[in-house]
Amino acid sequence: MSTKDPVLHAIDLHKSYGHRSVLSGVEFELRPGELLGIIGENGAGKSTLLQILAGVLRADRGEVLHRGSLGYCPQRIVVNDELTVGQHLRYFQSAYHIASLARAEQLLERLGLAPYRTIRAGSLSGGTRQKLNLTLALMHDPDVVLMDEPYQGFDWENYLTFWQLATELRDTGRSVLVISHIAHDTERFDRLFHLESGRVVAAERVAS
Ligand SMILES: Nc1ncnc2c1ncn2[C@@H]1O[C@H](COP(=O)(O)OP(=O)(O)OP(=O)(O)O)[C@@H](O)[C@H]1O
Repeated sequence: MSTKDPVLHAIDLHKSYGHRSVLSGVEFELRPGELLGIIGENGAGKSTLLQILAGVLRADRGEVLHRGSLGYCPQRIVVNDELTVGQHLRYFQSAYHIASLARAEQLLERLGLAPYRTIRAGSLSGGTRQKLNLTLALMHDPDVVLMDEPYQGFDWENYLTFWQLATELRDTGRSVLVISHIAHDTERFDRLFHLESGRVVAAERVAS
């Protein structure tokens, strides 16, 4: 496999919930070292797609091929309200089998989460919980990062920090997929797709 081969390839993905068809033939590739955006309206199927790409939901048909380690930042924040920020880091350190928390500590500092280390997740504000969500997705320095509305709840400063982090990941060779219903600031992406009518289409084709 060449280093130019896609790190992730979605092939003809289909998914229905009962009679409601949500994905009907999604096809796209995530290339090495790119920052890719997929934009879609509420209910377009973005979270369904990302869950399938991350392997937490099974497609009815189709296949996802990927190489390298995955980081997944889900829209619904999966934290234990009883555990502190620091306890979450240690729990995920064990789950990821990583020796050091150095990257996690860096992320805490960058996102302004360090002062909350001893605070239980249940007491954090929405935006601060999202910082923890993001830290947990990135702390093992994955090759491929899949993020669902990753800046939800962020104030402007943290929104900009998010983009700095995403750009740095891309510039150091990671591949980053961001899905969002927010269609502004799209020039930050290397490539942009729309999810509409159950399919992923290049944004240029939508505009033309
Ligand atoms: N587990 C489920 N059971 C039944 N229907 C579901 C389920 N999950 C999602 N849906 C439906 O599938 C459609 C797509 O949902 P999804 O959450 O993937 O969309 P989305 O683009 O992420 O939306 P949003 O921008 O509002 O987060 C919606 O109509 C939703 O109600």
